[in-house]
Amino acid sequence: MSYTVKEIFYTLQGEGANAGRAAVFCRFAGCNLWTGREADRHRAVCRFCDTDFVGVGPDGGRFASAEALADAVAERWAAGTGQLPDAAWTGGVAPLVVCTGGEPLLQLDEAAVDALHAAGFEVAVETNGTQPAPAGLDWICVSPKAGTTLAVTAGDELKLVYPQREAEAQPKHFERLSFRHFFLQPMDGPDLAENTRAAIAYCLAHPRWRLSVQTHKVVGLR
Ligand SMILES: C[S@@+](CC[C@H](N)C(=O)[O-])C[C@H]1O[C@@H](n2cnc3c(N)ncnc32)[C@H](O)[C@@H]1O
Ligand SMILES: Nc1nc2[nH]cc(C(=O)O)c2c(=O)[nH]1
Ligand code: SF4
Ligand SMILES: [Mg+2]
Repeated sequence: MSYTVKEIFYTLQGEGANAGRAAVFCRFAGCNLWTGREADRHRAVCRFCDTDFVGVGPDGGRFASAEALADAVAERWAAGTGQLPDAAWTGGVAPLVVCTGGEPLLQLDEAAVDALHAAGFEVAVETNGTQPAPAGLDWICVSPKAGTTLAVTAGDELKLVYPQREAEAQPKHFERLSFRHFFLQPMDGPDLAENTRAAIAYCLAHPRWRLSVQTHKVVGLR
């Protein structure tokens, strides 16, 4: 298996229950719910995406093996922290890689998860949940999209971009699934302020749901 990666960078996780935690982000190229071309956005299944995941950027690459991918991720951790991730890590806060995209589960397979573990990382994924997940993931964040069917119905956090007007994408549709945390993340775009007010109101009325602010955008992190 080879891997096409848009960008790999070191930053703080901006969203969800791990917000504020240092991590290498590995953004895989391509998605099954949008081509990534602006001309296609109006007819995509997922139309509110805030991310450029097309092709290979200056901080990305094509990797011929899981080991080559893990080496590139470890190199970014070392560049950011001054230390290689400890492959013999046994406690405390582990080096973290967040696999995102695009849709990471189109490419992230068990060989890649194993290689990232061997390099010393805890492996998290940000997924739209439409593709089955490989074994061994340490953290699964599913962000469901209207018009799709979930293949991943259990995990660590369910992070719903809010509001989505379609009936099948309402929060109550997901709250009985097997996740530890349930977040509403205000939809970024022209209506962010209004969407944030609506998400706050929903969380106040339904305390099972917590607010996920995209903190990296607030503080100017990548
Ligand atoms: C760019 S996606 C990549 C991972 C995966 N394809 C997914 O959708 O979960 C990363 C996260 O950003 C969220 N997101 C995308 N566009 C957004 C927007 N306009 N406002 C808020 N969150 C957004 C997604 O729902 C997901 O939780
Ligand atoms: N800092 C930061 N945190 C993030 N959490 C999820 C992101 C994503 O695009 O998947 C993201 C991102 O792009 N940057
Ligand atoms: S599923 Fe994720 S990567 Fe794909 S278009 Fe939607 S938000 Fe963007
Ligand atoms: Mg992002």
